[in-house]
Amino acid sequence: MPYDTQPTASHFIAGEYVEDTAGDPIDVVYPYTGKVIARVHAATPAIADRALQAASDAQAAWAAMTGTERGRILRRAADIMRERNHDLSVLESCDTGKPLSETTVADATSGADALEYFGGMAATITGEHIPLAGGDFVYTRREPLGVCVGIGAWNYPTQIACWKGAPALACGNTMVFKPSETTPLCALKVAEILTEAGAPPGVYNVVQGMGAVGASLITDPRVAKVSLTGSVPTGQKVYAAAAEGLRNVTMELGGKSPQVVFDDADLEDAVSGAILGNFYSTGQVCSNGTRVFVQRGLVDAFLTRLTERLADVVMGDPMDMATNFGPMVSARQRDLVEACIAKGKAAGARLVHGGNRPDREGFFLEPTVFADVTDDMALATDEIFGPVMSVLTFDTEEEALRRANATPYGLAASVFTKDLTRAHRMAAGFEAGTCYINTHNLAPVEAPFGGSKMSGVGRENSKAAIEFYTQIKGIYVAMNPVEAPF
Ligand SMILES: NC(=O)C1=CN([C@@H]2O[C@H](COP(=O)(O)OP(=O)(O)OC[C@H]3O[C@@H](n4cnc5c(N)ncnc54)[C@H](O)[C@@H]3O)[C@@H](O)[C@H]2O)C=CC1
Repeated sequence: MPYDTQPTASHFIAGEYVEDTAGDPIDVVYPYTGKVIARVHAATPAIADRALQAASDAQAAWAAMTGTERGRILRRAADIMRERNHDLSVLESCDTGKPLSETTVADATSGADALEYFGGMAATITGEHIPLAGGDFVYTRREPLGVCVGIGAWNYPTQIACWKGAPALACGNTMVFKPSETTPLCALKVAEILTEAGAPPGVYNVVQGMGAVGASLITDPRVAKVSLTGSVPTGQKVYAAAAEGLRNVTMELGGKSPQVVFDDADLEDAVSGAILGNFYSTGQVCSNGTRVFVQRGLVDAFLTRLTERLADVVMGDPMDMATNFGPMVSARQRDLVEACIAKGKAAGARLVHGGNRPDREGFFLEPTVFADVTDDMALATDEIFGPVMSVLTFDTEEEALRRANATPYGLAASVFTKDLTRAHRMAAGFEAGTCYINTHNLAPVEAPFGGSKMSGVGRENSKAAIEFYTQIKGIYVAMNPVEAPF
């Protein structure tokens, strides 16, 4: 490995790296080679306690700073992230296996966007004045929640650390962030940069560990909120654990999102959307549109053009800027996805492209397309979280919408059509938190992102995120003598 990926220490607490080798070792494996490139240790109870105490100790003073002051620090951190984009992108590629051509434009840059956006917003987070009869009034204060716990998935380690940290900190909260044990490296850099930008010690802390460490953080009495990005089963556990203390939650969970392509769609755009929504990050994206419903008249043309475009896949060394398709994050994840492909074949779906593990080093799996998929097949019901697209055929708009919504998930949905009114009808009808017209999978910080139904609670990004990192205090001000019954 030509890059120095071993962090200074496993955890970042109160403004500095902290080690405790008594914690279980976690090996970081580079998905391109299968080799161990770093080792960190899971947080012991003493480390978790130290991080929570640091966040707790720092919170009141951080909240007492003006929004302008907090925002300046976040915006400075955004600038540092952009200056170091190359190194941060290399680290993201080492952690996840995603190609550098992708991480250079989608990870530290997206994290910097969040820091800049919420940094800019920090000073605008205010209450309101509510006039009442007789000159009385109420004013509200929008106050931070306190110590927030962030728990991340492995597919976007830098982005998730920032999407949670930036709004939390902008609102005057402090954070203890636990990255996924599969990708523990990038969040440490986010903590380092925030500190360098002027965040006081304890404002943003990182501790490593498996699920058990995450679970231990949630129920700590010092914690006011937990924000998780992860799978639905983990979300159910975390939500239930948070309920014990009636803690606030944000849950960014999994999906099985539909893309609906009508006969009148621009074929090239529809194919591009399906590629973005199934093969970007080797298919390891929560909002992927893995059920591609194509209207009967366009199915053959769609599959032909898709197959042609898949000839342009460059699978290989993530550090080569020509590579546009990397390995999967881990051998385990590849095995899980391979099992889904085998199930699809056994169920009788028509394999149109890929389906195999290439004979090479690294956790690669070919981009895979199934056609003639029916709604009852596991291909169409289960979140696969890998490069597997299922194409389903439909006839009418009513049918497409009904079938698109026939899932317990509700993260994203897209429609491809040139018919303006149909596009908006479909968008209104989708049971999903994040919808697209004639594209799929874009997640700019200005737009709310999150799921309905089993895909989540709350929203990240945009002004909406502020709702989930603050609470409103109403203050009644009497301007008249107090009237009492006796
Ligand atoms: N909606 C969204 O924004 C996104 C959702 N995801 C979802 O994440 C999943 C893939 O990521 P994974 O890391 O495999 O998910 P996962 O659910 O296995 O783990 C997520 C995180 O939760 C922690 N965790 C596990 N059990 C826990 C417990 N009992 N208490 C507290 N923390 C616990 C893990 O250590 C990890 O940090 C997919 O289902 C995907 O759809 C991924 C990216 C974005």
